[in-house]
Amino acid sequence: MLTLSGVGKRYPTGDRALNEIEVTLPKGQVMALIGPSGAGKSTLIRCVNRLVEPTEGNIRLDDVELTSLSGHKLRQARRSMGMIFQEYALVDRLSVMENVLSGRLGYVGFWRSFLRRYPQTAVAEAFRLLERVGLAHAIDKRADALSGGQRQRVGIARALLQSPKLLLVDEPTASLDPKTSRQIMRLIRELCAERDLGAIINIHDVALAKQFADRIVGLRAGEIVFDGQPSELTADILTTIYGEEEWDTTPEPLESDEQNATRPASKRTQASNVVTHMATGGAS
Ligand SMILES: Nc1ncnc2c1ncn2[C@@H]1O[C@H](COP(=O)(O)OP(=O)(O)OP(=O)(O)O)[C@@H](O)[C@H]1O
Repeated sequence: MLTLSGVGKRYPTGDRALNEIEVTLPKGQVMALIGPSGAGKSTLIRCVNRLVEPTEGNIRLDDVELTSLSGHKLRQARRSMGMIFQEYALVDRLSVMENVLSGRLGYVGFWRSFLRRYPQTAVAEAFRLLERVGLAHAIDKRADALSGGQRQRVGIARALLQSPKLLLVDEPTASLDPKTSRQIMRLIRELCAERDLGAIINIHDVALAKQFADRIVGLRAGEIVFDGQPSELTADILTTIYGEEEWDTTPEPLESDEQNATRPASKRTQASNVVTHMATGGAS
């Protein structure tokens, strides 16, 4: 379980990115973090693994207070948090298997990792994970020969090879097409359920967040302005998070009205009140 109490961050430039953040993430819960650009989503995720130093508050992962750690203890704690990135952060010239094994870098000694001699158990586990994410056929391929969706699957397998207690996921679908985005979100969700892993997913696509998260936290100007179930995320709440926008809009007809009118009534395009514009990242 992860608990953030009174967490704040002021950058040296004077920008206040987070203010009085209170969040508890139980084991196995998938939490989507939404909010406009600059709301503090990346800062919050990075405060948890201390890539960014929080300036106030406490962050506990199980019984470890993360904010006071340094050196070896900090490295050890970071291993218990798997990070999945928007741009995958793979080494292009290395194979899929080698990229996944790099998830063990914090575990094996320097010379062993330099010579890429990983223990057989790690190789076997990497193979199992690659099978699970649907890439068993591609273990020898170079990372730069993969599609975006495949690269993200490698990123997911690499994060899991660390045997993390928690996943920190930063815009995992930002560079992917809509179908691949759903597949990746579904995979993350399934893996969290299988391993009882909590996840914080920073995501701009509200429709994806609603579909695949157990809980949604909305940030605005560094403060939590919504924390609830996906079903509670109404147009009014989206306005609170992102600012004024017509969230419930009627989509344009697919064809011109004239064409539509000449079709049999049963085949005419029907206007319906579906929530669109939900994938926008900001109020503008
Ligand atoms: N390294 C930094 N130095 C100074 N200010 C920063 C730094 N990183 C972020 N900020 C500021 O902190 C605030 C929050 O930024 P952050 O990147 O966390 O927002 P975000 O919600 O992740 O935005 P986006 O969705 O665009 O990635 C912004 O005002 C930003 O300008």
